[in-house]
Amino acid sequence: MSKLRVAVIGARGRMGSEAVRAVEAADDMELVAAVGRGDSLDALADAGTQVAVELTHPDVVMGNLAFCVERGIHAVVGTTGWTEERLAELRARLVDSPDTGVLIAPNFGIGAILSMHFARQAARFFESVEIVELHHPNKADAPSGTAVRTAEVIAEARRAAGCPPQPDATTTALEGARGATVDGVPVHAVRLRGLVAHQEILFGEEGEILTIRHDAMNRTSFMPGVLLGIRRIVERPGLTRGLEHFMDLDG
Ligand SMILES: NC(=O)C1=CN([C@@H]2O[C@H](COP(=O)(O)OP(=O)(O)OC[C@H]3O[C@@H](n4cnc5c(N)ncnc54)[C@H](OP(=O)(O)O)[C@@H]3O)[C@@H](O)[C@H]2O)C=CC1
Ligand SMILES: O=C(O)C1=N[C@H](C(=O)O)C[C@H](O)C1
Repeated sequence: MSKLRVAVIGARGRMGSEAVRAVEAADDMELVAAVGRGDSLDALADAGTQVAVELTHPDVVMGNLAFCVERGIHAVVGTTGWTEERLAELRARLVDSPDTGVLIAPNFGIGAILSMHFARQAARFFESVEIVELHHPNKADAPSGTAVRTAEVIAEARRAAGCPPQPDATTTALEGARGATVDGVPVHAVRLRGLVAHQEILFGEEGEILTIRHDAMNRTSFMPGVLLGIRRIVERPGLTRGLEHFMDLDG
Protein backbone atom coordinates (compact mmCIF):
# COMPACT_ATOMS: atom_id res chain seq x y z
CA MET A 1 0.00 0.00 0.00
CA SER A 2 1.34 3.47 -0.84
CA LYS A 3 2.32 5.72 2.04
CA LEU A 4 0.37 8.86 2.95
CA ARG A 5 2.23 11.96 1.79
CA VAL A 6 2.29 14.32 4.78
CA ALA A 7 3.61 17.86 5.30
CA VAL A 8 4.03 19.81 8.53
CA ILE A 9 3.46 23.58 8.66
CA GLY A 10 5.11 25.17 11.70
CA ALA A 11 7.73 22.41 11.60
CA ARG A 12 10.26 24.18 13.82
CA GLY A 13 7.82 24.88 16.67
CA ARG A 14 7.28 22.92 19.89
CA MET A 15 4.41 20.86 18.42
CA GLY A 16 5.59 20.97 14.81
CA SER A 17 8.99 19.43 15.58
CA GLU A 18 7.27 16.60 17.48
CA ALA A 19 4.92 16.08 14.54
CA VAL A 20 7.86 15.87 12.12
CA ARG A 21 9.40 13.11 14.26
CA ALA A 22 6.10 11.26 14.64
CA VAL A 23 5.34 11.30 10.89
CA GLU A 24 8.89 10.19 10.05
CA ALA A 25 8.53 7.28 12.47
CA ALA A 26 5.12 6.14 11.14
CA ASP A 27 5.38 3.16 8.76
CA ASP A 28 2.37 4.23 6.71
CA MET A 29 3.44 7.89 6.19
CA GLU A 30 6.10 9.79 4.31
CA LEU A 31 7.14 13.30 5.37
CA VAL A 32 7.28 15.16 2.04
CA ALA A 33 7.59 18.77 3.30
CA ALA A 34 8.35 20.57 6.55
CA VAL A 35 7.91 24.35 6.44
CA GLY A 36 8.15 27.14 8.97
CA ARG A 37 7.93 30.91 9.11
CA GLY A 38 9.42 32.46 5.96
CA ASP A 39 9.18 29.27 3.86
CA SER A 40 6.91 29.13 0.82
CA LEU A 41 3.89 26.87 1.04
CA ASP A 42 4.50 25.99 -2.62
CA ALA A 43 6.76 23.26 -1.22
CA LEU A 44 3.60 21.41 -0.16
CA ALA A 45 2.03 21.51 -3.61
CA ASP A 46 5.34 20.70 -5.34
CA ALA A 47 5.78 17.63 -3.12
CA GLY A 48 2.30 16.26 -3.86
CA THR A 49 1.16 16.57 -0.23
CA GLN A 50 -2.03 14.69 0.64
CA VAL A 51 -2.35 15.84 4.27
CA ALA A 52 -0.91 18.97 5.89
CA VAL A 53 -0.54 19.17 9.66
CA GLU A 54 -1.00 22.81 10.72
CA LEU A 55 0.67 23.80 14.01
CA THR A 56 1.45 27.50 13.86
CA HIS A 57 -0.29 30.54 15.33
CA PRO A 58 -3.85 31.95 15.31
CA ASP A 59 -2.65 34.90 13.19
CA VAL A 60 -1.57 32.75 10.24
CA VAL A 61 -3.64 29.57 10.36
CA MET A 62 -6.44 30.89 8.12
CA GLY A 63 -4.07 31.80 5.28
CA ASN A 64 -2.34 28.44 5.50
CA LEU A 65 -5.65 26.60 5.37
CA ALA A 66 -6.86 28.69 2.42
CA PHE A 67 -3.75 27.55 0.52
CA CYS A 68 -4.35 23.89 1.37
CA VAL A 69 -8.10 23.79 0.75
CA GLU A 70 -7.78 25.55 -2.63
CA ARG A 71 -5.38 22.81 -3.73
CA GLY A 72 -7.35 19.88 -2.32
CA ILE A 73 -4.79 19.18 0.41
CA HIS A 74 -6.50 17.71 3.49
CA ALA A 75 -5.53 19.38 6.78
CA VAL A 76 -5.16 18.32 10.39
CA VAL A 77 -5.18 21.51 12.46
CA GLY A 78 -3.91 21.80 16.01
CA THR A 79 -3.61 25.59 16.03
CA THR A 80 -6.15 27.11 18.41
CA GLY A 81 -7.84 30.52 18.74
CA TRP A 82 -10.93 29.54 16.71
CA THR A 83 -14.10 31.67 16.66
CA GLU A 84 -17.52 31.10 15.04
CA GLU A 85 -16.56 33.63 12.33
CA ARG A 86 -13.38 31.74 11.48
CA LEU A 87 -15.20 28.42 11.40
CA ALA A 88 -17.84 29.91 9.06
CA GLU A 89 -15.12 31.25 6.73
CA LEU A 90 -13.47 27.83 6.59
CA ARG A 91 -16.77 26.04 5.96
CA ALA A 92 -17.43 28.43 3.06
CA ARG A 93 -14.04 27.62 1.56
CA LEU A 94 -14.69 23.92 1.83
CA VAL A 95 -17.91 24.27 -0.21
CA ASP A 96 -15.72 25.07 -3.22
CA SER A 97 -13.48 22.05 -2.54
CA PRO A 98 -16.01 19.34 -1.64
CA ASP A 99 -13.57 16.40 -1.60
CA THR A 100 -11.21 18.03 0.89
CA GLY A 101 -11.28 17.28 4.61
CA VAL A 102 -10.16 19.54 7.46
CA LEU A 103 -9.92 18.32 11.06
CA ILE A 104 -9.77 21.03 13.71
CA ALA A 105 -8.63 19.36 16.90
CA PRO A 106 -8.57 21.66 19.94
CA ASN A 107 -6.66 18.88 21.67
CA PHE A 108 -4.93 15.77 20.26
CA GLY A 109 -4.47 14.19 23.70
CA ILE A 110 -6.56 11.03 24.03
CA GLY A 111 -7.02 11.71 27.76
CA ALA A 112 -8.08 15.27 27.08
CA ILE A 113 -10.73 14.11 24.60
CA LEU A 114 -11.98 11.54 27.11
CA SER A 115 -12.17 14.22 29.82
CA MET A 116 -14.42 16.31 27.55
CA HIS A 117 -16.55 13.24 26.84
CA PHE A 118 -16.93 12.55 30.56
CA ALA A 119 -17.72 16.22 31.18
CA ARG A 120 -20.55 16.04 28.65
CA GLN A 121 -21.98 13.07 30.56
CA ALA A 122 -21.65 14.77 33.96
CA ALA A 123 -22.89 18.22 32.94
CA ARG A 124 -26.60 17.80 33.64
CA PHE A 125 -26.17 16.29 37.11
CA PHE A 126 -24.50 19.29 38.83
CA GLU A 127 -25.74 22.77 39.64
CA SER A 128 -22.36 24.44 39.14
CA VAL A 129 -19.45 24.01 36.74
CA GLU A 130 -16.25 25.96 36.23
CA ILE A 131 -13.11 25.24 34.18
CA VAL A 132 -9.52 26.00 35.13
CA GLU A 133 -6.95 25.59 32.34
CA LEU A 134 -3.23 25.86 33.10
CA HIS A 135 -0.53 26.30 30.45
CA HIS A 136 3.06 27.38 29.78
CA PRO A 137 3.49 31.16 29.50
CA ASN A 138 4.45 31.08 25.78
CA LYS A 139 0.88 30.37 24.78
CA ALA A 140 -0.73 33.03 22.52
CA ASP A 141 -4.43 32.42 23.13
CA ALA A 142 -6.52 32.48 26.29
CA PRO A 143 -8.57 30.68 27.25
CA SER A 144 -7.16 27.58 25.58
CA GLY A 145 -8.96 26.03 22.62
CA THR A 146 -9.60 22.96 24.74
CA ALA A 147 -11.23 25.00 27.52
CA VAL A 148 -13.45 26.85 25.04
CA ARG A 149 -14.58 23.58 23.44
CA THR A 150 -15.10 21.94 26.84
CA ALA A 151 -17.30 24.83 27.95
CA GLU A 152 -19.33 24.61 24.74
CA VAL A 153 -19.80 20.85 25.11
CA ILE A 154 -20.94 21.25 28.73
CA ALA A 155 -23.29 24.11 27.83
CA GLU A 156 -24.85 22.07 24.99
CA ALA A 157 -25.50 19.16 27.36
CA ARG A 158 -27.00 21.44 30.02
CA ARG A 159 -29.26 23.17 27.50
CA ALA A 160 -30.45 19.82 26.14
CA ALA A 161 -31.32 18.70 29.69
CA GLY A 162 -33.11 21.98 30.48
CA CYS A 163 -30.70 22.95 33.28
CA PRO A 164 -31.19 26.48 34.65
CA PRO A 165 -28.29 28.98 34.72
CA GLN A 166 -25.86 28.15 37.50
CA PRO A 167 -25.95 30.02 40.82
CA ASP A 168 -23.61 32.96 41.35
CA ALA A 169 -24.41 35.73 43.83
CA THR A 170 -21.46 37.91 42.77
CA THR A 171 -22.55 41.54 42.49
CA THR A 172 -19.17 43.21 42.80
CA ALA A 173 -15.88 41.90 41.43
CA LEU A 174 -12.55 43.06 40.11
CA GLU A 175 -12.45 42.71 36.31
CA GLY A 176 -11.44 39.14 35.46
CA ALA A 177 -11.92 37.80 38.97
CA ARG A 178 -14.65 35.41 37.80
CA GLY A 179 -12.75 34.44 34.66
CA ALA A 180 -14.10 34.58 31.10
CA THR A 181 -17.63 33.34 30.50
CA VAL A 182 -17.84 30.88 27.60
CA ASP A 183 -21.41 29.86 26.79
CA GLY A 184 -22.37 30.52 30.42
CA VAL A 185 -19.44 28.57 31.89
CA PRO A 186 -16.72 30.48 33.81
CA VAL A 187 -13.24 29.66 32.46
CA HIS A 188 -10.05 30.62 34.31
CA ALA A 189 -6.66 30.66 32.53
CA VAL A 190 -3.35 30.23 34.41
CA ARG A 191 -0.01 30.86 32.64
CA LEU A 192 2.95 29.50 34.62
CA ARG A 193 6.55 28.59 33.78
CA GLY A 194 7.03 24.84 34.23
CA LEU A 195 3.56 23.86 33.02
CA VAL A 196 2.79 22.16 29.68
CA ALA A 197 -1.00 21.75 29.25
CA HIS A 198 -3.46 20.96 32.03
CA GLN A 199 -7.18 21.33 32.67
CA GLU A 200 -9.57 20.85 35.58
CA ILE A 201 -13.31 20.71 35.11
CA LEU A 202 -15.03 21.30 38.46
CA PHE A 203 -18.63 20.19 38.95
CA GLY A 204 -20.42 21.14 42.17
CA GLU A 205 -23.62 20.05 43.84
CA GLU A 206 -24.69 20.46 47.47
CA GLY A 207 -22.25 18.31 49.49
CA GLU A 208 -20.47 16.88 46.45
CA ILE A 209 -17.69 17.95 44.08
CA LEU A 210 -16.58 16.06 40.96
CA THR A 211 -13.20 17.09 39.49
CA ILE A 212 -12.11 15.85 36.06
CA ARG A 213 -8.43 16.64 35.54
CA HIS A 214 -6.15 16.05 32.58
CA ASP A 215 -2.39 16.68 32.50
CA ALA A 216 -0.22 16.63 29.38
CA MET A 217 3.31 16.27 30.74
CA ASN A 218 5.00 16.62 27.34
CA ARG A 219 4.10 17.20 23.69
CA THR A 220 4.88 13.63 22.60
CA SER A 221 1.60 12.75 24.30
CA PHE A 222 -0.30 14.57 21.53
CA MET A 223 1.25 12.56 18.70
CA PRO A 224 -0.94 9.41 18.67
CA GLY A 225 -3.86 11.81 18.18
CA VAL A 226 -2.07 13.69 15.39
CA LEU A 227 -1.37 10.41 13.55
CA LEU A 228 -4.96 9.22 14.02
CA GLY A 229 -6.19 12.51 12.56
CA ILE A 230 -3.91 12.18 9.52
CA ARG A 231 -5.05 8.60 8.83
CA ARG A 232 -8.76 9.39 9.13
CA ILE A 233 -9.14 12.84 7.55
CA VAL A 234 -8.42 11.53 4.04
CA GLU A 235 -11.75 9.68 4.11
CA ARG A 236 -13.83 12.48 5.70
CA PRO A 237 -14.52 15.48 3.43
CA GLY A 238 -15.71 18.76 4.95
CA LEU A 239 -15.04 20.19 8.40
CA THR A 240 -14.63 17.85 11.37
CA ARG A 241 -14.37 19.54 14.74
CA GLY A 242 -12.72 17.38 17.37
CA LEU A 243 -10.74 14.14 17.26
CA GLU A 244 -13.55 12.41 19.17
CA HIS A 245 -15.30 11.89 15.82
CA PHE A 246 -12.54 9.40 14.95
CA MET A 247 -12.54 7.59 18.31
CA ASP A 248 -15.77 5.53 18.41
CA LEU A 249 -16.52 6.84 21.89
CA ASP A 250 -20.09 5.59 21.95
CA GLY A 251 -19.19 2.17 20.53
N1 LIG B 1 -4.42 20.67 19.39
C1 LIG B 1 -3.49 20.35 20.27
O1 LIG B 1 -3.50 19.25 20.86
C2 LIG B 1 -2.40 21.30 20.55
C3 LIG B 1 -2.45 22.53 19.97
N2 LIG B 1 -1.48 23.43 20.19
C4 LIG B 1 -1.59 24.66 19.43
O2 LIG B 1 -0.68 24.57 18.34
C5 LIG B 1 -0.19 25.87 18.01
C6 LIG B 1 1.34 25.83 18.05
O3 LIG B 1 1.75 25.60 19.38
P1 LIG B 1 3.29 25.47 19.72
O4 LIG B 1 3.93 24.44 18.89
O5 LIG B 1 3.37 25.38 21.19
O6 LIG B 1 3.81 26.92 19.28
P2 LIG B 1 5.28 27.34 18.78
O7 LIG B 1 5.33 28.83 18.89
O8 LIG B 1 6.30 26.53 19.46
O9 LIG B 1 5.27 26.91 17.26
C7 LIG B 1 4.61 27.61 16.26
C8 LIG B 1 5.48 27.57 15.05
O10 LIG B 1 4.80 28.15 13.95
C9 LIG B 1 5.73 28.96 13.28
N3 LIG B 1 5.07 29.97 12.46
C10 LIG B 1 4.67 31.20 12.81
N4 LIG B 1 4.14 31.80 11.74
C11 LIG B 1 4.23 30.92 10.73
C12 LIG B 1 3.89 30.96 9.36
N5 LIG B 1 3.37 32.06 8.82
N6 LIG B 1 4.09 29.86 8.58
C13 LIG B 1 4.65 28.78 9.10
N7 LIG B 1 5.04 28.68 10.39
C14 LIG B 1 4.82 29.75 11.19
C15 LIG B 1 6.56 29.59 14.37
O11 LIG B 1 7.76 30.12 13.85
P3 LIG B 1 8.72 31.02 14.78
O12 LIG B 1 9.36 30.05 15.70
O13 LIG B 1 9.65 31.63 13.79
O14 LIG B 1 7.83 32.00 15.48
C16 LIG B 1 6.79 28.35 15.25
O15 LIG B 1 7.87 27.59 14.81
C17 LIG B 1 -0.81 26.82 19.03
O16 LIG B 1 -1.95 27.43 18.47
C18 LIG B 1 -1.22 25.92 20.17
O17 LIG B 1 -2.30 26.41 20.91
C19 LIG B 1 -0.44 23.16 21.00
C20 LIG B 1 -0.35 21.96 21.64
C21 LIG B 1 -1.34 20.93 21.48
O1 LIG C 1 -0.75 25.88 23.39
C1 LIG C 1 -0.70 24.76 23.92
O2 LIG C 1 0.31 24.33 24.49
C2 LIG C 1 -1.90 23.91 23.86
N1 LIG C 1 -2.90 24.32 23.14
C3 LIG C 1 -4.12 23.63 22.94
C4 LIG C 1 -5.28 24.44 23.48
O3 LIG C 1 -5.30 25.68 23.32
O4 LIG C 1 -6.21 23.85 24.03
C5 LIG C 1 -4.08 22.21 23.40
C6 LIG C 1 -3.27 21.97 24.63
O5 LIG C 1 -3.98 22.48 25.71
C7 LIG C 1 -1.89 22.60 24.52
